[in-house]
Amino acid sequence: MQILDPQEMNEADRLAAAGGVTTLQLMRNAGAAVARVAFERFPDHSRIDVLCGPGNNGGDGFVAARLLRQSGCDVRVWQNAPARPGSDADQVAREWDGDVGTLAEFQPDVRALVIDALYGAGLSRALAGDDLAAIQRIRQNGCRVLAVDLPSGVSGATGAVLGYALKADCTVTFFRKKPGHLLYPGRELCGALVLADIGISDAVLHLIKPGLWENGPALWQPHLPKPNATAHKYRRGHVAVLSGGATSSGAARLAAEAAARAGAGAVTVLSPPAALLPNAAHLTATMLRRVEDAAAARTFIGERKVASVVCGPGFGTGDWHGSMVASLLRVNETALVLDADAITLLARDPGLLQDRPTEAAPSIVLTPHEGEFGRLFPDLAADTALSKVDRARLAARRAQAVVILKGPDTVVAASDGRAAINSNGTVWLATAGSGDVLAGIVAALIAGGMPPFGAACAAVWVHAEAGREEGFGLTAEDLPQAARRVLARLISR
Ligand SMILES: NC(=O)C1=CN([C@@H]2O[C@H](COP(=O)(O)OP(=O)(O)OC[C@H]3O[C@@H](n4cnc5c(N)ncnc54)[C@H](O)[C@@H]3O)[C@@H](O)[C@H]2O)[C@@H](O)CC1
Ligand SMILES: [K+]
Repeated sequence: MQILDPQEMNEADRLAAAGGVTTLQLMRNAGAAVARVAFERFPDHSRIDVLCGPGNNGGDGFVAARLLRQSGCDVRVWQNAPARPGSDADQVAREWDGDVGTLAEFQPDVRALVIDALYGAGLSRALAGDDLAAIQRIRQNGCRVLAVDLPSGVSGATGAVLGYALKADCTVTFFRKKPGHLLYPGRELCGALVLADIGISDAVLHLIKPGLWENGPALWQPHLPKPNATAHKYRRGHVAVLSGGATSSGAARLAAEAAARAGAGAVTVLSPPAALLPNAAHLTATMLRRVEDAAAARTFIGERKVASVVCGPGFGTGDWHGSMVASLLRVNETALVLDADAITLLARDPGLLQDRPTEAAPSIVLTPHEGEFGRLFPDLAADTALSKVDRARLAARRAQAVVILKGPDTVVAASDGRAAINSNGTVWLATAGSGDVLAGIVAALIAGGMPPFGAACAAVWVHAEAGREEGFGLTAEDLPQAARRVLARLISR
């Protein structure tokens, strides 16, 4: 499903209004959705404190307050500043027939539900004064919170906290999710997220053309490689994985195993001479090839029609490794998945990426975690105004690559601006070797014919789903088989 940033959401509201649903009606629908969720999710709370801000978020709060009171709840409203005269929020505030206390007077009661309608998409600076004090009191008191659109203090555009924010048990948002609902820390502060229909037609999306999605099978499932009856192993895609030295060859084998389980027809580990023995001792279905230098690797890739190469896991960062990466960047018939040490090598010599031949350059997928990203793109990492989506997008454009910026809220971005936020991640994936497996899955899906952005999105989702299925105590060795099961289900659908 597409994700809208606050500006695009404003545009959706505007287009809906132009199409005949007034902004006042949208506000009434939004408030009704909040009241419904309060009933359904917090049935034991008959006392409700609604905190209303000066903008449309506060307007939603007034609508909800009135409906909840009509339904018999004991509702009190607290406001920090009046709505602009003549605005929609002003109109619905006038329809509220109860008292309105000031936010400074508000004392949270742990038995009451707090509906947070202070600030939503319009939050523009850090909370201060009475707002800040009220939110601190709520957090200390521990009462349950239902947030309207966003917990106040969370940026809808970035998920960042502007100074201080409420932590909600549940957040109701409207029409489409915003980046701040899926990017940390916003994601955690939202609690359970409910997406409500407020009468905006999906047709507005054809005009807005958002380039951001929540990652999921709908985005790429039809493009998963499905072998036909006559496929032979090389047509199903040949993946090569570069091995590190004698004592660090396991990471490459994990990536190779993952590539094979993710459907590659053939997988070859390209091994420096020193690591041939440990590789040979551990590999069975996966092929093994000795490569003394970059020229040997390139010859193999060309002759054996290697469709994608994984380089980086356990690879090494010496001169030999640097010349291998530099050379691979000049092979134009194979895609490259560059992870771990390969990213360190690129960071040491940024010219390698920048001086790439643009014509017929290989497709590149970079898979940095935040630390590696900071080494490769220090200026982007240091710019605190950028969201994780912004950073991944800018990096992808600069490197002319697909970037998988890993973490609990992994973002995948393409150089043309498309991006996806992953939301099925699990803490169990934070384990040694997990990234090697991801790199192998990406390479297999590209080798099977998927375009790199779709392959990266699919691999990230499948990898996370595999982690969820294995759960507590998983090791990276468990992930390739689990990923195979996830992919098998998706392919047979
Ligand atoms: N635009 C529409 O048609 C709809 C908007 N909706 C609601 O409207 C919200 C957005 O409304 P607004 O754009 O009015 O924005 P908000 O209601 O989030 O806040 C805007 C107001 O807060 C002030 N402000 C921002 N940050 C502040 C801070 N830290 N301290 C003090 N004041 C601050 C601004 O100057 C402005 O007056 C959404 O989150 C959603 O809840 C819904 O009613 C659905 C329809
Ligand atoms: K809010």
